[in-house]
Amino acid sequence: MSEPLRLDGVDFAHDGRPVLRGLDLILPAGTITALMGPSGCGKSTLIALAAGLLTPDAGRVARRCTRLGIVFQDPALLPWKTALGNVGFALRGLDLGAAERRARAVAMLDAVGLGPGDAGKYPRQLSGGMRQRVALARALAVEPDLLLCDEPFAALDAEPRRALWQLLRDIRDRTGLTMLVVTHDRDEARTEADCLAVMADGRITQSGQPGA
Ligand SMILES: Nc1ncnc2c1ncn2[C@@H]1O[C@H](COP(=O)(O)OP(=O)(O)OP(=O)(O)O)[C@@H](O)[C@H]1O
Repeated sequence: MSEPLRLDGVDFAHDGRPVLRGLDLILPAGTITALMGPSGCGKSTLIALAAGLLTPDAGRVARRCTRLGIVFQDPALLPWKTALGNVGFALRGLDLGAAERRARAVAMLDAVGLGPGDAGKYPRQLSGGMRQRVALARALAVEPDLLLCDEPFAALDAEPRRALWQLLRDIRDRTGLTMLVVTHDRDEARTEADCLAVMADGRITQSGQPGA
């Protein structure tokens, strides 16, 4: 089975300071991998390399996907657009009519727990957790086959986090979506993900089933 994402021997330095050193990672198709590691170890850097936003100094990043979804640590919403407008904007690259774009955006916002009352609000009118939900809806709306999430639920309480993990797993079951999700919560990684990858010293030091 092909791997939607594979990093082989990746080195990367920020301003001459090595962050990743010979990092290897494989995401098997249709699996959810939780990525853990101490603050500053390079998880966001890995996500940026995996997304093609940074280029490795050495080694290789191979992506085999048709549509890539990314949820950044900061939701990075367009402040002049409503929640609905933000999700709809991400759909403009797809071959969809305006009505279909709108319907898909409404449905995705509803799936992440934002109803009609919230869909019309601007980012400044939403809580941090609601903004993260919009960012997730925006990434999912394009129906990605590879989804990279950098602490997507950091601003949410335990119960909504569980509900959103359930949503991700349902989508994975339905579509075969492959995911890499950065989390600081070991229990969450154990219970929600299929695989766990732990980073330290610029590489993946442990990977496998979370319970193993
Ligand atoms: N744009 C940048 N320019 C210079 N250094 C950077 C840049 N981005 C990150 N770094 C540095 O690279 C290292 C890894 O940062 P990164 O954000 O990838 O870590 P992280 O594991 O995601 O951290 P956290 O869990 O706190 O989000 C840190 O020392 C950070 O200061």
